[in-house]
Amino acid sequence: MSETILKATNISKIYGKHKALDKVSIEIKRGMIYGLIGENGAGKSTFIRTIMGLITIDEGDIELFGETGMKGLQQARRKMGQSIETPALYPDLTSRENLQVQAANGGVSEREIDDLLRLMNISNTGKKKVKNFSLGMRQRLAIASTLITNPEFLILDEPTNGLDPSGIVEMREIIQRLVTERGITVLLSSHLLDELSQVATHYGILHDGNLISELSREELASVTRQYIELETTEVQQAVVVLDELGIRDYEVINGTEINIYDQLDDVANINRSLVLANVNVTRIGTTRQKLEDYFLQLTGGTTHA
Ligand SMILES: Nc1ncnc2c1ncn2[C@@H]1O[C@H](COP(=O)(O)OP(=O)(O)OP(=O)(O)O)[C@@H](O)[C@H]1O
Repeated sequence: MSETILKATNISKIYGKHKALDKVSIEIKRGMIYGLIGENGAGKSTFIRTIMGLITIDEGDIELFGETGMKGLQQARRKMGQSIETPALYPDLTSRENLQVQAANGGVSEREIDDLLRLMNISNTGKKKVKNFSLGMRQRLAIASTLITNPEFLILDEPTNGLDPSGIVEMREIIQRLVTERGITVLLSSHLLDELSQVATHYGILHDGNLISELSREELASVTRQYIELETTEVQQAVVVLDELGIRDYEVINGTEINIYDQLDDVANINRSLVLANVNVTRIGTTRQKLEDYFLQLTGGTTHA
């Protein structure tokens, strides 16, 4: 069992009469990329800020790197990096100069700075000043500057916010690299489940201050898995054909619909077999439940993520 980096137990935070967090428990183990998902106001930033020690909690316990209590947490937080606000970047300096300023007291070598610039895909920005950077470049530089202290645990609040689709993909790749190349454990947040899909290893869904669901990447893939949607007026005969084809993993949805989770590459063959058996196929094709639909289903579909 790998080491627990963060254990938050029954954390509550109350603003006036409003419970921004209501007994939220989250455990993050070394090597995880934990994605905290929730619509605006769900409590993501509040949770992150309590972990950072920026706001106090009204109830619950926080354990970081096995440490608890004010003093212990203060020490443990030295192993953490965070990029939760517009970072203090110097607009008139280049990316390298910015990192040099950050590194000034830390004994960080030029080689390490080179490595950080490469890791964040900003090694080719040369003499360009930060004020002329795109949002994505600025965000990547901000992450690079938090890595100067060599954190073991990194917290990123909405790292994909405001980025265009290619910027989102790039950010995902970089986060992945932090884990594979540096072994950093990551907690990040987003209001869009889709944006963190493929990168997070675990997901926690926050809604109105409650953690309403927690699932692994594999579990998420299975609830939103791809399947063949078959529409027919003869469900019973269709089932006989599916059995003959050796298909076991299917679900009869209603009198006209069957979802097939097996032999996804064989739609044409399934269709042919059905037609040959005189089954009237009105529609057949592969489909996938969209992540955002799944999210809305979980949160009651009243709000948009
Ligand atoms: N300092 C504060 N005083 C009063 N209420 C607050 C304060 N900070 C947050 N809240 C409230 O707590 C709830 C959770 O806010 P939080 O910022 O954690 O949500 P979020 O999920 O991070 O959303 P966003 O993506 O908009 O930042 C919201 O209803 C918000 O209005």
